[in-house]
Amino acid sequence: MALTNSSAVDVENLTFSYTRHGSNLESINMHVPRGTIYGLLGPSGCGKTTLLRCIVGRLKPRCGNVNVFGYRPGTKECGIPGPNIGYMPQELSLITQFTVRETLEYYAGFAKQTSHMQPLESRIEFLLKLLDISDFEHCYTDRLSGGQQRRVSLAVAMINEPPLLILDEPTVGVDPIVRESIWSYLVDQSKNGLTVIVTTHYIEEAGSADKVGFMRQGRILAEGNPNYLMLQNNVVSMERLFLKLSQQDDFHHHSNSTSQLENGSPYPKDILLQLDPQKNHKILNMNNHHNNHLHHNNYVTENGGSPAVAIAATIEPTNQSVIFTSNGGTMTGSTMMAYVGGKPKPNLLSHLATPTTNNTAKHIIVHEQYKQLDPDSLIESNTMTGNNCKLNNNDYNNHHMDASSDSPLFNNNSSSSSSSSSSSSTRSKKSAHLSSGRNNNSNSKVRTYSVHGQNRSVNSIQKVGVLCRKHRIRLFRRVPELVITMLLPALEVALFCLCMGRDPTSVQMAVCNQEDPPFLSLMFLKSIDSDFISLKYYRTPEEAIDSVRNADTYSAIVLGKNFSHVLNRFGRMGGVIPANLGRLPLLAQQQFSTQTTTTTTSIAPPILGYTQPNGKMITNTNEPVPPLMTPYIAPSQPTQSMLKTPSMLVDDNDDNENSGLRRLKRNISDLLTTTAVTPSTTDSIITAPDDDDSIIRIYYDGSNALHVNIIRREVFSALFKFVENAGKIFGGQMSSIKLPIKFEKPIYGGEKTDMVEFVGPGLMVFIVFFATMSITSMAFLSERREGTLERSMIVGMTPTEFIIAQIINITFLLIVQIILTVVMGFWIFDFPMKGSYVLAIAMMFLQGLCGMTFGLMLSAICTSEMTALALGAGSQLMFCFITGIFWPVETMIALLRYISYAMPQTKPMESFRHILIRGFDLSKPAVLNGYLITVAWIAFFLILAIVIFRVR
Ligand SMILES: Nc1ncnc2c1ncn2[C@@H]1O[C@H](COP(=O)(O)OP(=O)(O)OP(=O)(O)O)[C@@H](O)[C@H]1O
Repeated sequence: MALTNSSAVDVENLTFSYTRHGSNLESINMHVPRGTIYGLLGPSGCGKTTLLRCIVGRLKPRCGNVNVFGYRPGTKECGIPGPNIGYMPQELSLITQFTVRETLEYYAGFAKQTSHMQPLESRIEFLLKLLDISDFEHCYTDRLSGGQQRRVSLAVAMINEPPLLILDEPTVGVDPIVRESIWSYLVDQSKNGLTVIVTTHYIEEAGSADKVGFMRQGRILAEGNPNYLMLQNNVVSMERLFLKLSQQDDFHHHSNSTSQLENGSPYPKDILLQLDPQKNHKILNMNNHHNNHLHHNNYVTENGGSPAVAIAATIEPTNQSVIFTSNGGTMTGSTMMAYVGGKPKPNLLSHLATPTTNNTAKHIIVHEQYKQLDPDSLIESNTMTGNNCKLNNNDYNNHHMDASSDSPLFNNNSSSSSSSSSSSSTRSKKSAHLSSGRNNNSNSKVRTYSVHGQNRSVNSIQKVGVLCRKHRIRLFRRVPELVITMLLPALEVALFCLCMGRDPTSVQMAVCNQEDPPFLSLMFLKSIDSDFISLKYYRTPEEAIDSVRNADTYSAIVLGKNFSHVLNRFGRMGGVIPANLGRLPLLAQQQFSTQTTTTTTSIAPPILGYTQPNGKMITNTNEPVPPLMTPYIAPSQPTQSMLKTPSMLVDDNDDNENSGLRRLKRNISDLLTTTAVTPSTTDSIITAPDDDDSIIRIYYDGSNALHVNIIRREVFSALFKFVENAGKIFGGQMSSIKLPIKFEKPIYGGEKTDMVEFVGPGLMVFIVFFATMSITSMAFLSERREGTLERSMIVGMTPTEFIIAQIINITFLLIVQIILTVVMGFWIFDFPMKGSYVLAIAMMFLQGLCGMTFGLMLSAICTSEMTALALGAGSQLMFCFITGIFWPVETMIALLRYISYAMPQTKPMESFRHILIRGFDLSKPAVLNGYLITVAWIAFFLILAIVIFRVR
């Protein structure tokens, strides 16, 4: 649909603020007719970029209207964002790791190539030539100079032949020749209907615009044809105009006009800052370059409220092309006559020329550049109230240059003529090159810019395809990074298995064996698993204990003098020691053979019990077992003083008949009645011996929970083993001796489960989640930092398309990561896998997607990579604590436990452990819940990310 509205951009009363208070743009009115070049000028920070971003629909005004081609940006009819607009942001916004050509092809992918358009290939060629970047076609954009990058950025804005070009500082850092060609091209194309809004720091450059708007402090001070505004304000250069408008603005805003002249200058500070001497110098040079026979010493006066021109011109006979004759030395704007080629041209305003010998000169020079100005374009709709200057409100009609002629400033003739007078040979070469670029263009089909609404946009599938291609190219450009990214989760799992999770080995334990000669004590010591406990022998208990105090060992074990005494009683009870001697450990055999005689005496079975260090029996089984317990072996024929009545075994505070302790005692009694032992009373069986020399005492460093647990576990384990072996060795009645407790084979997991079995599976899920989270948020934020995200959105990419492309791209990475992690965990480090691999991999994949959507949401919230990194790392640590990856959730306080259950990883980790360790499938709710919770979180993060993305 071609629109008939003659306005390209209409901004009415637009007010915008980045914050709640104040405003960055204040009641802006701006009208840009189609097929014109509009120069938006103003000091740094005045709001030019902000205004442009409102026009392209990236910022939402607080109030007021913006219409582009008659429609609000963002609507389907407007075609903006979309291929109807070419936006060149102030930042370079190029895709790193892309060549210049790839960059152009990428952005071209968002628009349909219609028959009206130059074929893409020749368009790329043309733009490369126009902007003098053909030599860098295959260079990566991040390896170009700033000026070259800027030209690439400009080419990107123009690649889809949009009817509206918005260029934010396109010529900064661009050399004058290329700048000239850019302006020439824009002027040329505006004749065909292209509308351009351009901001520039080169104020005089904006003299080539059809219309300029001067901005200051978020307001537009004046808008109109630059020549007309100069005339209106009695100044002869854009710079002077700018200064004067600013000065007038200050007079308006400060009743005391001297108040703003603190710097002793007639011009406001912000304007002076803007005009640094170096820049002015360049501007003047450029003017000289363009208008090499003009000098700007002329001036304009005002006469009786209507503009009248007193012209002082220096006639330089060699350079004269047009001579105006004034009416008696004073001309008014309306009566001024110009003679071009000897014929009168009414109302033709020229650029004013250099002064002659007096202020009432009758001749002025008009440069070629201005001889074709349409006088109508000088009638401007505007009201200026400063400095007693009042002008009529006339409708602004855009001036179009004569379509049959090129812009005189840049046409080949003019170029060559000016080159002949002032340019170096380099410049001539470049001009020739550029004119050949233009010739290319003129040879191609004449482009007429019309507005087509959204129908020039490619469909979403194609856009996702374009985005995926971009991701793919970028991904494979960084092979080392890619390899590291893919390997990272697997490496982390490996590192965990190598460094953490396993039980400590070779924990140092000091031993003092007081049994003399040692016999059963040796057997007991041999029962301690040397993989976990490393024994270090000391001669006295004090030395052993001191080794703990000095942190040489983690614990000390002291075996009493009468350790074997109980064994003697075994013998008396019928055990046949010599017959089984061969089964004793070697050392024990030696000791026994030299120091022990055959004994056939029956002895009572040893009674095992546990005391606390203070000698008190463990009494209440309902209480947690204290960390420090001393196992002992007591003689089974206690003296009367050793006998304990049941009441003595009950905690004073525990009068509950059904307490676990009473049950325990009954069980023990039952057990012992089945043995060959006939104690005088069953109540006497669990006793604390008087004879301390017969027990095993353990002293330990309780500062390391893991060591304490290992010491305790290994000592008990040794005790079980010792009793069992003793029964086997001594046979007879002794073989029936059993501890009143038995750990059966575990239903799930191993007998000596270490943390790897618990943490490993959770870790796999955890790592996959956070690996994809980091990749996603970094990819997203780096695109935002580079500006390519915004740029892609302006040419028509939607947040949803971007997110879909991200998901597709990262899914590829995720699959590789999962495969490597599975190989590392299950096949190299032997994680248990009792269930289905398919279910386990599906859970990892879903958790990866969940991490990805979490990353998207984080990056939608954060404005900088640093914040996202900090949040990502912070949340990783928080998830680590709260999801029970390293420590069971049951240890948390109640409130946190419930929060933990709702987290995206707690239940899924549990579910994953169920699959791996117990072999559960989806029929178990504990497994199914993990999947449902993950899917719910994916949906939540995704929706939130899209909403934040759109709102921002
Ligand atoms: N994202 C932002 N958040 C808050 N304030 C901002 C943001 N971007 C710009 N501003 C403020 O808005 C004002 C106008 O900025 P803008 O970038 O539009 O100026 P400009 O005229 O384009 O300047 P320059 O010519 O230096 O690019 C400035 O005061 C700036 O500090």
